[in-house]
Amino acid sequence: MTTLTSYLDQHSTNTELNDVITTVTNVGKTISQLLRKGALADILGEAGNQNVQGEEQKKLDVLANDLLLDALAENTHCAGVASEELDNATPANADGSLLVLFDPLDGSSNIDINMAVGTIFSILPYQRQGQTSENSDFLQAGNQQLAAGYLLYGTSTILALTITENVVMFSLDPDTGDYVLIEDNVQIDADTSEYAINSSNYRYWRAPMQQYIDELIAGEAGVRGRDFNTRWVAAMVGDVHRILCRGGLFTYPFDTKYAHKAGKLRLMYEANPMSLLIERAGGGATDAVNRILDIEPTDIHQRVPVVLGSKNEVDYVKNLHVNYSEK
Ligand SMILES: O=P(O)(O)OC[C@H]1O[C@](O)(COP(=O)(O)O)[C@@H](O)[C@@H]1O
Ligand SMILES: [Mg+2]
Ligand SMILES: [Mg+2]
Repeated sequence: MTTLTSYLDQHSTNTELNDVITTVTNVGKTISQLLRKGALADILGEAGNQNVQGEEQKKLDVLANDLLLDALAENTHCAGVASEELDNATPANADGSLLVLFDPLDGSSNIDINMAVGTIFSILPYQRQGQTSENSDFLQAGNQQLAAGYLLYGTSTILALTITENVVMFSLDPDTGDYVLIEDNVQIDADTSEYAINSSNYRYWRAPMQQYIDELIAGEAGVRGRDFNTRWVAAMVGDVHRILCRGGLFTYPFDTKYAHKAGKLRLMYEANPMSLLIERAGGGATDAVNRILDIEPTDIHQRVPVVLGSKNEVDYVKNLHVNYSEK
């Protein structure tokens, strides 16, 4: 049996990175326990405030954020944290060599209905050791990530992680509290007939995305010549996990629903860590034009269109966008 601790010892000589991953995944155990108790732990419902993005915060959004923040503040290797739920990055220990970014609770609309939610994290190098970290220190492209992963709190709690060229998965053993290795080299098939999108936004999409979904819905009778199936967890972490398990395409594309957003998902807390996992598992991840991991961020809370999953299908969507220009 390989536990997370023994895996990190065997595969990474960066003990500081290993220590920070251990801190994050230990918080995941606490969140997992709280979710098991649900209403009995008084974790459901609204917190009564909005985050920096103007979204209503759930109690668990706040709780998960605070748990991660407190734990990482104690970790001497963590120089600062940036979270979807906080206006600005929070400095931690100036001598630390690592920056941690997270979506503490992904899939907030699933919390109160007892459906899958998760925690997504990304770890970047800190370049100014000895000085207090600021927002600008976090503005690094996703290709700089030293590690990325997610915790999926589903029927069991799963950790997906990449610190080497491989993507690995662990299952949390509730009896021992250990993360136990269950997959040591996750690979995604290049082809798929399954896709995930919130189609209620159809009228806000660009023409190539509308065309793409029209083609999938036409199925056997259309240009694709085969039927496609839809799945939508309403938590990116759940949709990405399904894709790592059996392939598929996930997209939250560019839309004009809200003028100030290029899409719903956040580059630093969602798109970058998920793109690293997907690419290392052999898939593709794009904003429909550019590789997500090569986007140079200008704001820690920036949004980005996301198309990721089985390589050939992602390339198909990209090709549809090649000659598209905004009218
Ligand atoms: O409610 P919609 O528009 O279908 O959006 C669902 C998407 O929003 C998200 O829940 C956003 O994440 P948060 O819950 O962290 O805000 C994604 O996980 C998911 O893919
Ligand atoms: Mg999220
Ligand atoms: Mg969230």
